[in-house]
Amino acid sequence: MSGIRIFMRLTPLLHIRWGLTVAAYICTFGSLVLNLVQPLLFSYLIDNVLIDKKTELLVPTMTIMVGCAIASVLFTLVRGGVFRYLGIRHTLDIRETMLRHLRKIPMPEIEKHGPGKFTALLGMDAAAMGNFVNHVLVELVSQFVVMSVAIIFLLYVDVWLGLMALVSIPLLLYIPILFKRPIERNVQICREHNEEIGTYLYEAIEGSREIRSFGLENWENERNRSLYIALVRASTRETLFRVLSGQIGAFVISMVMILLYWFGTHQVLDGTMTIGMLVASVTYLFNVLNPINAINSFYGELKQSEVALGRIEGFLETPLEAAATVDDLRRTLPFHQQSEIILSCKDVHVSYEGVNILQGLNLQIGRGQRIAFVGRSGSGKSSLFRTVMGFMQITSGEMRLGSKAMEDITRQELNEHISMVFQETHLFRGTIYENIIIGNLSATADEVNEAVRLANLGDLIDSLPDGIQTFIDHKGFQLSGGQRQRIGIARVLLRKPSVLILDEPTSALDRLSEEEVLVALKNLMRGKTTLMATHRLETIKEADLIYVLDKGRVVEAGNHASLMEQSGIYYSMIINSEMEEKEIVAV
Ligand SMILES: Nc1ncnc2c1ncn2[C@@H]1O[C@H](COP(=O)(O)OP(=O)(O)OP(=O)(O)O)[C@@H](O)[C@H]1O
Repeated sequence: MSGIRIFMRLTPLLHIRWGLTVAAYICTFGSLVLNLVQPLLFSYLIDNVLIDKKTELLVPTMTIMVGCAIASVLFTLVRGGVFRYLGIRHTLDIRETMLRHLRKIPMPEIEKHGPGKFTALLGMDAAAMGNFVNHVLVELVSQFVVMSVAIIFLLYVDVWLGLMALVSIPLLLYIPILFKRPIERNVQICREHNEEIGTYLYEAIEGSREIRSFGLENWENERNRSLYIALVRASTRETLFRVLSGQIGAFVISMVMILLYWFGTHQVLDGTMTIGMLVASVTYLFNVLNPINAINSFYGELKQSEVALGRIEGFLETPLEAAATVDDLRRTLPFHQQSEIILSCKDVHVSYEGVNILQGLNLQIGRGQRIAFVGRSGSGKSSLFRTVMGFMQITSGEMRLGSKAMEDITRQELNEHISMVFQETHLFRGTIYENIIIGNLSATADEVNEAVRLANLGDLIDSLPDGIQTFIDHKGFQLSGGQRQRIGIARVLLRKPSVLILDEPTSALDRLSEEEVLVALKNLMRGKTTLMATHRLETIKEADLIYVLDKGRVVEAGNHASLMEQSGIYYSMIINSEMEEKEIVAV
């Protein structure tokens, strides 16, 4: 029953390929029925050929038996292949649904949990669903069919033996219910630990540099061990309960079989049953009771599937980011590109899980302006940019982009008008060309070449044997930070946004790389409204307007000259930076 319940919950997430599924089930039942005919044929062989010595029946009976065996093998082959194919397709269906959802939930939700949770969800849990529909469920249905057909055969061979089997079925089915709770609890604990271990393993690989250079191998082993202790305990308990449940079932089956032999032997001795019939009865009783034990042994997998489905459903209920929930009425409001005010904030508050991040932010940015945001670390610069990108939700206040309020803007509109260059560019596995063209998948080869030139990437590409088709491995580890940033800039150049956000795009670079990236950035900024956070004094000084942030609020605003006259936070920051620069030059 719980198998059917899980299947019903799963159907909205799956594309059931009915034709293939029905064909695979027909093969499954065909092979099962052919296997079930075998005991009758054996019984026929013993009673007619061996005991009654009708030797002329030997060859035809054997031929039918061989034919049944061959057909059963063929059916099994087809069903195995089809269910394997469907299992992978169903896993992909669920993964696609989850990925689509992942792209719509607020970014802090993803960042908070880290990769462990999501790799477990998209990997293990999605695969568990494919396995459930095309293995666990198929086995449960098959065992149920074997049991039902075997009962019919058994009742046909001997009514009393059939009734004996019927009486023992509820007893056997009750056994796993006894272990339901502890199995469920331990499966849940195992899943949670696996998720934590997933995050830990990801960190362990990402942190390889630190672990090696600080000689942290023992520390790593200790962490590793402590994580596994709880998993080992829960996993062992779950296995023990499952095995115990299975063994109690096997014991009950043995007892029923002994009883059958007892009654059967007496009936053969009384002459009310033939030896062939006794052999067939024993096989059929086994075929009735064994599936129940098999069903019980699938109980653990069933619970695992239920827990995985619960986690998937929980994830799919995560609320969407505001830009993904704009209703149709607001979606159709025009986005006036000509509006003179590109971004305005009135008393904008942003908080996340009780932490106040932006606290009453007010600002106004005009078309074509270059705006610099400065402030101490943690003053809210990145959070403001992330809010403008729609990655963080506004708690109260009003933010407008062009003529539209933030809550009326769709993700598509945001992506069309605004692009961001991050502190570090993420490169995907693929060629440099592929990593650039994802900025605008409909760009032509000429446009890509132009972006390469403007992003100051020409020399790099000319120096590579495969040029722009050079394959980049994990995160572009073979490229320098500056080269990766310039690929990121080429991407944004292809996109041609009207508003550009630069969040410390050169902060992770040395002076020489920084100069090369700045050439690319200058080309990128041409003709665009630019919001930037940067530590470079020359860039800040050139800005049309500078906003000084502190604790999520604008505390000073103006151009360089006017802010220097105020002798406030900006003044002291500039004086400090200039002193630091002089010290570096002196060294
Ligand atoms: N998702 C979040 N949950 C909780 N606190 C957050 C979150 N994001 C940012 N913060 C907090 O908000 C404050 C502003 O962070 P933000 O990264 O915007 O500062 P910043 O000015 O960009 O700093 P830096 O120059 O160091 O990058 C910090 O105190 C930070 O810890």
